[in-house]
Amino acid sequence: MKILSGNQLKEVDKITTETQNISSLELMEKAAGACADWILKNYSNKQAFYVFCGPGNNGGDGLVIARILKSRLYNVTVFITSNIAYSDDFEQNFELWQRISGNTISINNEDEFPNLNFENIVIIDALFGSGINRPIKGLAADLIHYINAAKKEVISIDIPSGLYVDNNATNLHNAIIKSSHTLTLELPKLALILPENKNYSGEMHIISIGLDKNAIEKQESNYEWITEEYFKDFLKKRNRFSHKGDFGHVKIVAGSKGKIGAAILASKASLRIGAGLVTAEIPDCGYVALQSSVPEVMVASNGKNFIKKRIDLNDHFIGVGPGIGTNDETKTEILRLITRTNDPLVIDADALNILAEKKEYWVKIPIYSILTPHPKEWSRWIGNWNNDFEKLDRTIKFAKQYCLYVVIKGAYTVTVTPKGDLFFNSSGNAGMATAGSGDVLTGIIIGLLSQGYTSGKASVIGNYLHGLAGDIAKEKFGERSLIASDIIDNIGNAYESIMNQ
Ligand SMILES: NC(=O)C1=CN([C@@H]2O[C@H](COP(=O)(O)OP(=O)(O)OC[C@H]3O[C@@H](n4cnc5c(N)ncnc54)[C@H](OP(=O)(O)O)[C@@H]3O)[C@@H](O)[C@H]2O)[C@@H](O)CC1
Ligand SMILES: [K+]
Repeated sequence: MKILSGNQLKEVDKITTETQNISSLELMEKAAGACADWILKNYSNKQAFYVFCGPGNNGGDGLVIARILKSRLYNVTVFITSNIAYSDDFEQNFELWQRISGNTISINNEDEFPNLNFENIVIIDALFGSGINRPIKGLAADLIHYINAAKKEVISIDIPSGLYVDNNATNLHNAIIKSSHTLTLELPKLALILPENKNYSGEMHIISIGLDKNAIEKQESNYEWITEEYFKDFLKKRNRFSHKGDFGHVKIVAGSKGKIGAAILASKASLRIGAGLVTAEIPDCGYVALQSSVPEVMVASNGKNFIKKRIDLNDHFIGVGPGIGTNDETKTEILRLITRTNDPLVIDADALNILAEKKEYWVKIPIYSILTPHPKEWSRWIGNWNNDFEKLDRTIKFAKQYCLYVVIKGAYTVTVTPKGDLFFNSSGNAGMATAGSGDVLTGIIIGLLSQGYTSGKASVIGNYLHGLAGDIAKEKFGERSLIASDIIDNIGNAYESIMNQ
């Protein structure tokens, strides 16, 4: 699913009204109706809903929601900010709101801000949506501060008011609503999935409103939102005559004294994702632990407490880095490994830290290799960034220059390709921010490469399955108790849930 800019959304909006032969007012009714359904499902009528409406179509959405909630006997008050002009669809919905004697308070100055000190207030933020083109100032900005300061439950319609849909580098960050939930229409907005806006977005819910799919696909965008539909048809099926040799031999180069668990997690994940054979090349100190915890994995020993000998390549698909440490001898072997093969590697954790310091080796990394840093590790490669756009821009340049894939881990892990496309992963949850989760991802991605997926597909599918396995695990253990082994244990369920749909 594409991620679009504000102007592109407007265009799709227009094409949808034409192809479906409906008016923009009808489209608004549909969109806001879907938001109202979500609210009705998630909140009882014991709460008082304060709906803040701006002058454009976002405000129009707010009025439709207010009308639907009122018709279901919810307690609703609408607040309108004074403005020179209101959009046509706003005006028409305001008339409907007045016709049902909806409770309306207009706000012309700061003294008219309502008292928000009641426990049961839920705020619906329909001040501004995808139409803003400059930072919010004046009375509207004061109102946004006031709402944020009240620390109430806030449901934003489409996008937290004040946030631009994509690049917020030039925005003022003190006049943006801090939402609890954002009900975003049809497609995720880039700003909602970038970590820099985490204080505003709250939990994002994508509300389907039936926009024209062809019109969306026709828009040019190098941002893609990855859901199952994107890759379901690429998942390889196994035939009865398959042999383990058909699914490749993975080599996990991992572990050091005290961090053998990383090797265990990565190699087990490779097996669970379907690699035919897995060998863990680890220091001797982990031999017994690995053999007894995953008997299906073969062990090749390297060094006593850390990797220090020539790594055996032997046509394996190699995932390197989890728990290896940055001992000098390990460094030497990792740098040597990079120069000894032309096959794509998955490079993670300390292998990334080792390479970060050796810029002259970057050109030697086999093309189409996959780097899987978390943001801190990645900043060691491209330097600190001022905002997420700068981070993505520099990563695109890097990926193009070295012909590598970069998977930046986070709430919405993004895969940056050598062509400069960005694939944002939609699955996963906060419980996965736990020790060993990244080691599991390394094992998953290299295990997909070994089964014949390209680097791009292995990254995108791997991230999605990793997140989905985590989501299934969350149902069983809850976010707080989820551990990395639970992700591995649910890889099979993740596959099944996609195949059974
Ligand atoms: N996508 C879809 O398919 C659908 C989208 N829908 C909804 O439409 C929303 C987009 O609506 P929109 O285009 O009318 O813009 P919106 O965000 O309400 O704001 C525009 C108003 O704000 C004003 N304004 C702008 N910047 C400002 C500033 N800094 N400070 C102060 N004022 C500022 C601007 O005034 P002007 O720039 O002319 O001065 C204008 O009056 C979208 O988010 C979704 O909720 C659904 O209803 C149907 C399906
Ligand atoms: K809004």
